[in-house]
Amino acid sequence: MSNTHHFLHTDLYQINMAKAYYDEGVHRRRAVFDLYFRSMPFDNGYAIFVGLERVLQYLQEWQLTDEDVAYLKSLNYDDDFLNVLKSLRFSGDVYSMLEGEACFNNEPLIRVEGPLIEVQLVETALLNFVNYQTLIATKASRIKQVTTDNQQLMEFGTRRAHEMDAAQWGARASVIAGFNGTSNVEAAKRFDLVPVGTHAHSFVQAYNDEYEAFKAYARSHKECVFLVDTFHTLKSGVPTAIKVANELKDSINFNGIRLDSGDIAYLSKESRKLLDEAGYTDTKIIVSNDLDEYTIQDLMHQGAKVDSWGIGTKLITGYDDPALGAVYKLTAIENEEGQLEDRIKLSNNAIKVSTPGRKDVYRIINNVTGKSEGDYITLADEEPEEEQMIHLFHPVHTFKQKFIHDFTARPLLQLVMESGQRRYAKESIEAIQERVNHSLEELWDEYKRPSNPEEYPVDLSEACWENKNQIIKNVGKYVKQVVNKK
Ligand SMILES: Nc1ncnc2c1ncn2[C@@H]1O[C@H](COP(=O)(O)OP(=O)(O)OP(=O)(O)O)[C@@H](O)[C@H]1O
Ligand SMILES: O=P(O)(O)OC[C@H]1O[C@H](OP(=O)(O)OP(=O)(O)O)[C@H](O)[C@@H]1O
Ligand SMILES: O=C(O)c1cccnc1
Repeated sequence: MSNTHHFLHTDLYQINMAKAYYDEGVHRRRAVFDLYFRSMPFDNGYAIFVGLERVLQYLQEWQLTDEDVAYLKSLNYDDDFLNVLKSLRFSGDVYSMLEGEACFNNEPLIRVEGPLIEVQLVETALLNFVNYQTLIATKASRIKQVTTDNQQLMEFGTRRAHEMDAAQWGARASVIAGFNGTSNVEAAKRFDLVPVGTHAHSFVQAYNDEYEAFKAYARSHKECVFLVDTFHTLKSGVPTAIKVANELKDSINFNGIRLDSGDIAYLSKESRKLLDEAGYTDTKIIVSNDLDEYTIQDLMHQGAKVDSWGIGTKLITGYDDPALGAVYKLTAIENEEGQLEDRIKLSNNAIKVSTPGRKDVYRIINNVTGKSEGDYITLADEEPEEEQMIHLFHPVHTFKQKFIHDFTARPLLQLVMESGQRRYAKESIEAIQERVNHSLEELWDEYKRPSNPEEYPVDLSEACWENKNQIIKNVGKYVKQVVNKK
């Protein structure tokens, strides 16, 4: 499933802007874009950044095919322009957070710099990848937060995912954020995840008899988990599973039973008793059926006896907040003299005003506590690592402020692609999972609770804040001039 043929996976308006830039001869001017989201998904206190691997694969393979050219020609684009598009390869620089990093609203996750025509045309695909994968990783992380370390999490969502790509990259995002495995075999193969699974009701229905079905399964498989709720969980399903295990003794490993309907709290407790009484104290109870972090939390409060959770629809679709809403905004562009000039997008809505300039983001770690004090957005030429003290203040309510002395400023944006060449090697899932763990350890618990978390500080440096305000003033002057000319 190569990305090679996906150059046209972009919005028509990107190509139309490219055409105008080309006709005006400005298409190779250097431009800088920030990719970020504006509000926290699921009202969570943090998000988990995922999507970079696909972004890099996409940019490396970004190229028009002959069929694409023919198609664009049929839309009446001229040959000169098509020749330019055809010769395009991504030659820009990409600065990005690494996958698995905790991230927050209104801070650049990725900064893309390069010839205007290139960095504009890739907007749609980059947003597509990061919006979905970061959303699903964040949902998965919320689910992980409400379970205990000895419980397993299995991603079961493929059948309900928004098509194949979403199922596979969503499985990867879920495992990055703490799931143990996925039922999707291709995702497991492709991304080196653990494939996991039990069997379906149809298997029992096919035999129309639980005893026959479980026996048949056990003849073919040493590792057995039996689905016990097809007819009557406590009266037939669990007792039959125990009967089969008793008969087959060591020729199988009776690893578990799965419950997929009914009152999970009650059924899991009663099933646990039946299994324990029969001596199967190590046999696990696996539960599925429309689960999410809320139902899981509820079930745990009720004392449900669950070892493993299988979660599909509500995870893989980001069910209760299905769009991250990340945007890609121009922050600077080369002028006629070859100098980068900062740019802004104003809005009546303060949250929608973009922050101009080439910027970096640092996580300010308090050296005494080891915990993060907040994220600090600077202009790219600032060096907060070298400073003795950092002034963190809320960018809107500026009276909310603190001074940090003994700190480490950890840069979050890394140069992952330089002049179109990948500068950062593909990482293993384990390495990315470790980054998730480390990144979450740096956060106080107040940011990690699933309901009403504290708002994490994402602040601008004084220079960045002043630059933004100056540019807002300049736009004010510009608007006045336009009005006066009328
Ligand atoms: N004790 C419980 N407390 C809270 N929620 C529960 C409890 N037991 C089950 N649930 C959840 O309640 C919902 C029950 O859904 P529903 O009524 O559709 O399932 P069902 O009728 O038992 O099974 P089926 O999916 O086969 O129709 C599921 O989301 C399930 O996870
Ligand atoms: O409930 P989810 O979180 O999406 O998890 C995946 C579901 O998929 C399977 O059901 P299936 O598709 O066979 O149908 P069902 O809804 O009737 O159980 C499985 O038994 C789970 O219930
Ligand atoms: O393996 C399972 O039990 C499974 C896989 C996908 C969906 N529902 C259940």
